[in-house]
Amino acid sequence: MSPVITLRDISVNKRLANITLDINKGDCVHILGPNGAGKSTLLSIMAGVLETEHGEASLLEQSLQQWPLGALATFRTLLAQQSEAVFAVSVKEYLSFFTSEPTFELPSLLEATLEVTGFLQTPLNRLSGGERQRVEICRALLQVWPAIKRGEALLLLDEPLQGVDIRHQYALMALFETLCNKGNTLVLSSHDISLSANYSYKVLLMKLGTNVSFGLTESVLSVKNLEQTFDCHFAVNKRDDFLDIQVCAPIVLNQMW
Ligand SMILES: Nc1ncnc2c1ncn2[C@@H]1O[C@H](COP(=O)(O)OP(=O)(O)OP(=O)(O)O)[C@@H](O)[C@H]1O
Repeated sequence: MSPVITLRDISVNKRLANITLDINKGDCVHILGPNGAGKSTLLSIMAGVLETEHGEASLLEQSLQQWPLGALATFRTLLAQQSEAVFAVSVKEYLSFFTSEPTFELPSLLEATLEVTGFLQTPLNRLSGGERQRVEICRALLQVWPAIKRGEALLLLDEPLQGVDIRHQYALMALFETLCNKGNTLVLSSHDISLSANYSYKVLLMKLGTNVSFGLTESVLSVKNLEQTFDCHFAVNKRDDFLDIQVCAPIVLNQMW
């Protein structure tokens, strides 16, 4: 089967350099890397909202530049990093914009994971940061829910765990795993290496706009690759099925006082 996303030698002015990789149907890929590594830029390229300067980015074997936005929106969704909520509309009204159903009904799988029913009547600009993020994830998934049910969606999520409490983080990881098992394709960025180590099939490590390593999670998250990417020391241990990643010797500040 041909890949869902094909990137060939992608470069964007000082932001991405010579990225080549394939994302396959049903993949659950986590992008990890320091601030400014190019994770959001790469997700924007994959979503077709940012043009490449050099190289070719394709979705289902068609150049991303040639996909009509209306067609993309039926199966590809992008969760961007959060911006300030300016709308005073209720959460229910806001979510209703993103569903094609005549009456608003939250799929039970989404409610079980994101628990947004309690604030459906609350104005969007009165939510806490984490509540707002849960609504935004709900919005992103609702937009392509019919495609998700068919196992044909492409979910591109930029730091979906940002601001989300620990219980909902684990619920989300389980949801993403379930969606990928149904054939949906997911690419997300994160700063939580430990969670990604245990909830992704594949990892892309990025640094300074380049691909440090891409492949199956366990082989990519080696001490060597992690140290090269993040410039700090790591210990990686495998216990049964659990990949335990510790950061050793963090930056010492006391000598600077
Ligand atoms: N709109 C923009 N125009 C020009 N340069 C940008 C723009 N947005 C980001 N950059 C630059 O591109 C580089 C990559 O940024 P990007 O947001 O992709 O990194 P990131 O890995 O997602 O970082 P973070 O972990 O901090 O979210 C950074 O050097 C950044 O300053």
